[in-house]
Amino acid sequence: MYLEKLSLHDFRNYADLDVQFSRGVNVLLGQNAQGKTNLLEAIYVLALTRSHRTANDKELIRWQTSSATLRGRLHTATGTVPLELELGRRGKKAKVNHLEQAKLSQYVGHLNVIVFAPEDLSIVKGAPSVRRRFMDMEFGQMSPKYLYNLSQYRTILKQRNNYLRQLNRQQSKDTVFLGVLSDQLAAFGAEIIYKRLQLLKQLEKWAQGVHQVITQDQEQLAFHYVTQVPETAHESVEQLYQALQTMYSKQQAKEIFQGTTLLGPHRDDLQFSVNGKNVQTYGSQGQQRTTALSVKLAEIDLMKAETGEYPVLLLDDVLSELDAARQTHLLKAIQDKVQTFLTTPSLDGVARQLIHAPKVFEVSQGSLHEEESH
Ligand SMILES: Nc1ncnc2c1ncn2[C@@H]1O[C@H](COP(=O)(O)OP(=O)(O)OP(=O)(O)O)[C@@H](O)[C@H]1O
Repeated sequence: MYLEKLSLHDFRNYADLDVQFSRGVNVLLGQNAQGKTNLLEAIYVLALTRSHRTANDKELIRWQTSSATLRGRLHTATGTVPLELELGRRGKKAKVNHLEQAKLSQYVGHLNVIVFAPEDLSIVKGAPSVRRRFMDMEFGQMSPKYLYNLSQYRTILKQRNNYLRQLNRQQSKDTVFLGVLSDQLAAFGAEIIYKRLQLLKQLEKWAQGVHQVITQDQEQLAFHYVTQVPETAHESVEQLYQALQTMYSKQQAKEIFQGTTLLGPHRDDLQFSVNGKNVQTYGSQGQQRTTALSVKLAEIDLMKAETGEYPVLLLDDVLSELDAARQTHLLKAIQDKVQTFLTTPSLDGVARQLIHAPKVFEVSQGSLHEEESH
């Protein structure tokens, strides 16, 4: 798939923008703070209805204005799809083919994007919450059912935590209701864990291949999903459900004491190892970078396998972070198959010959100028 056109109105520092992109590589050149990342963010928001940089949608609306509009024309194997997203102070409206979608989960999944920014090293180095967010954002794009289960899970988790606090303060003694909430949480939690395990297995397979090539067969990458649910129960949703249910009833007293839900997919993690050693703890900076790059490149293939189409790739200032070999690998992997947007202060030091006929834009104070002579 590729994004043919993008129009922005009052999004970040873009008052009005109308731009036509190449289906290959689009380079966004410019000084600091001109709007390069804002443009990548706009594409991400158009895809997922939320930003990868902030949880606060209000920050996305141009200062002194009250709403932002993003429109895109998407090309897929089956045709052209107009997408529209309006961000207001009180909420958002999403349209596909000019029809408003009742649920955002029906909207997400049309435009699939993968973003790779220097902060993505935190997938390897950062806190478990970063990796959970990574799984949820990526898998949510591939599976509307995953997104639905996740939003149900979050709603029930909030209710259950509130109720655990009430029990803790002895404002209630009714553990029957807690049982009902535990049962619902276990049902959605089991679906989420099962899908994560399935998709991680596939992602691992792709990532191992990429990693082997980058490291010239020196390093073997492996994933490990970390959960309190015993591995014997990982075979089916039903087994996971039973296991979670049993664990919630066993931990009931402890959870009431702490006033919060102590197990489930919101507490799980993902570990990466290279040659049997945890990369987060023992990996060099270079190994951590290679792992992050392998995972990102693997996502491109996984998304193709799951959805039938290559996603759009957003590379935020990553080329300068990669050494020549990794840069070459990345550019070769995307060549002629993935529409790519890359931001960079300058193309000096970038292996230009690996970027075929790029469309180069100069970004300056919230406007774009296409450069001819590249
Ligand atoms: N809601 C907003 N309304 C108006 N302007 C905004 C808004 N949010 C951010 N900006 C402006 O956008 C600019 C930052 O743009 P962006 O983050 O895209 O930088 P960049 O071009 O990627 O630069 P760098 O290379 O430094 O990351 C800043 O000038 C900031 O003041």
